[in-house]
Amino acid sequence: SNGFSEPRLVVRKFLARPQHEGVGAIVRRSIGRFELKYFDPFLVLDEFSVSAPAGFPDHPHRGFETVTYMLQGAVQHEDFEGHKGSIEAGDLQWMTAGRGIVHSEMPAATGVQKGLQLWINLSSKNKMIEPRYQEIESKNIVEATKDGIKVRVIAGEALGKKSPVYTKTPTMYLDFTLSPGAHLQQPIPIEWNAFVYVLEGEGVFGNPKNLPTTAHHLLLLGSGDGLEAWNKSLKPLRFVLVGGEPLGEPVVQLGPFVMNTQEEIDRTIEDYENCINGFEKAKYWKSEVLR
Ligand SMILES: Nc1ccc(F)c(C(=O)c2c[nH]c3ncc(Cl)cc23)c1F
Ligand SMILES: [Fe+3]
Repeated sequence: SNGFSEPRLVVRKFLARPQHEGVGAIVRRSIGRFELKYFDPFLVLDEFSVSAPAGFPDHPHRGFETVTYMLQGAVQHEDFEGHKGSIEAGDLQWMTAGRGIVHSEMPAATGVQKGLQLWINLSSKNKMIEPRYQEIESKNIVEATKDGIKVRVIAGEALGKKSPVYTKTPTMYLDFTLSPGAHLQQPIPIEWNAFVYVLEGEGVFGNPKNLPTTAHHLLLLGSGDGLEAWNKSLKPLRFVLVGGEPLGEPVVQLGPFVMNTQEEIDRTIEDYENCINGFEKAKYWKSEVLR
């Protein structure tokens, strides 16, 4: 057999087109657009591209996690607790917003800042947990190489290497670069939902007879116990493979607030407007960029 009892096939393919987001920023949204509103447990996948003075000034989050992975340039983040820093190319910020974060995410360098931001939903029992950050610099991201395959293990495990990131909602997040001619077989837990997002080059996914897929495309994978991918081109192929355990709970979302019922959303708006229940520090806080 070719290694998997049931290789996952590509069941849907989307081209993520640019749209405006934040203040003057451009994002290619694949998950989160109307054709793919929610892919349990994933709410949003944005491939963002932003140059100063555009950016994502002061805004809140509640009920989920944001995973920012920089591809080029740097983003300066700062929250209402005074937690601040810059996320440089190759760095990862895994932010568990939980009960509430208010922060800004702005370009920290000249030129175009590029990256991916993935929003992962939290289960009802975790939606109101204390916020926390897991931040890993590029040089500390777990990497492995084998047979023309390089993987940066953001979360989960690949080629025998594990990421230290603790994922409240069980998640794998793998950044693969395949040299021309390389062939990947990556196990994926059979109960998980999984997708591929192509960043550079062109790759064949699932069925070896499939046409190649190019950058800015999201491929939804069907059921099975692993992904096969081939680089049949003459250039490197780079893509992320993301998978997560579905939560199977109702989702009621109002922008950056993601809860399970409308009533909880109404209470969240009250909390945010009255600066209570996790939004206390929003009362007197403004980011540097808005001061
Ligand atoms: N609610 C809401 C409304 C508008 C926003 F722009 C945002 C937001 O901050 C982002 C949307 N995608 C992004 N990709 C990258 C980065 Cl660094 C930030 C964002 C947000 F959260
Ligand atoms: Fe944000």
